[in-house]
Amino acid sequence: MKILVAYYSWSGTTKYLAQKIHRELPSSDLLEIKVPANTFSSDMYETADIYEKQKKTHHLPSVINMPQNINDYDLILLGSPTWDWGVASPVMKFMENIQNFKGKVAPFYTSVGNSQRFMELFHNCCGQLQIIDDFDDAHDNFANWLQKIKSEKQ
Ligand SMILES: Cc1cc2nc3c(=O)[nH]c(=O)nc-3n(C[C@H](O)[C@H](O)[C@H](O)COP(=O)(O)O)c2cc1C
Repeated sequence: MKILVAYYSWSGTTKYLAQKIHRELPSSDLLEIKVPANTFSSDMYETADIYEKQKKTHHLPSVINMPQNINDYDLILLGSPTWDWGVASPVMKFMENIQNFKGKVAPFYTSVGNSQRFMELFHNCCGQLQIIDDFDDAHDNFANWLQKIKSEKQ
């Protein structure tokens, strides 16, 4: 089973978690989802405004480093910070770009604690993707989730 750990991180927390997951699954590939420079601000409130505008106008930022052959993977562990209760727009775009993906997607997400609506909003933007066990960094047990992911591998 080939696993991709793909994540977007604005300020490093989701990146840290993604690296931790990747260390636990050493044969996985690790991909930081990137958007063009200056898409967001270094200021959190400005970034929140930009994000709201992107959603309202349906202009999600392009992902500049999409994998060539997404169907080389059987499972994608897809990481996002929680933004406005939901999914960061680079991750929304990533999902839009992989609608032909035949494998499974397990979301993981970080927050400052207000993440209870994340999966509801995730399901609103994941299209045809097949979603399995999610991991909420603020509320779930990492070892339990990892065990579930590892059992997917068999
Ligand atoms: C634009 C923006 C919106 C956010 N909205 C939420 C939110 O709705 N709920 C929450 O708990 N945290 C929210 N946060 C905090 C981040 O989810 C949290 O700090 C996350 O761990 C950051 O991950 P990162 O360092 O990988 O970007 C928001 C942060 C930003 C920048």
